[in-house]
Amino acid sequence: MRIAVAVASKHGATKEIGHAVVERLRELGHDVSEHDMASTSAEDLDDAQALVLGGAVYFGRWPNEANDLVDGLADRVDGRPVWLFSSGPVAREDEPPSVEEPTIAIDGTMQALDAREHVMFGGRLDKNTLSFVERAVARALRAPDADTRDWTVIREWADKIDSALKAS
Ligand SMILES: Cc1cc2nc3c(=O)[nH]c(=O)nc-3n(C[C@H](O)[C@H](O)[C@H](O)COP(=O)(O)O)c2cc1C
Repeated sequence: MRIAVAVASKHGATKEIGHAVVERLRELGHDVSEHDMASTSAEDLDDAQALVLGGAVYFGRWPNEANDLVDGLADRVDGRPVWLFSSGPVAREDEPPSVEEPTIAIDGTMQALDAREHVMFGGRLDKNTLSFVERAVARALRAPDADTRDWTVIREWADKIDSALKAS
């Protein structure tokens, strides 16, 4: 099946999750295209029979380019199955949450695209890669540098998408 995976990532962690999903779906026999939302329009995804959209969470939201793409897609989804994922929390299990609001306002996106599911994966925080303002926020929140992405869980999620598509 032709699947498009489109990602909004500021510092690469979400992009790497998207790539892992792409690779797993390809292993399972799908024809998968990989997109950066910053340079992707809804029309670019017209060929896909299923969509996987992922965003990094900053202050409880996906980056702006993700919202632009979602707006464009709302009229074009046309019954195609959509799955959503986010990359966010970096708190370690032995520590309190590193960000005050480790949740995301995703309900509007779920409804606009009639998405089947939204999953929250872990994230990566490396203060050396952040902008001045982002670094100041991360320091103020005492967020530790960490990478809590679980590649097994991510690949299993791709397996679940494959199963759902093969069952439909
Ligand atoms: C300034 C700042 C704000 C953040 N806000 C949130 C948030 O509200 N919720 C959350 O779960 N993670 C938050 N994070 C963690 C990021 O979502 C996480 O590091 C993510 O993996 C980054 O993805 P990217 O490398 O693709 O940009 C924040 C990180 C920074 C630096």
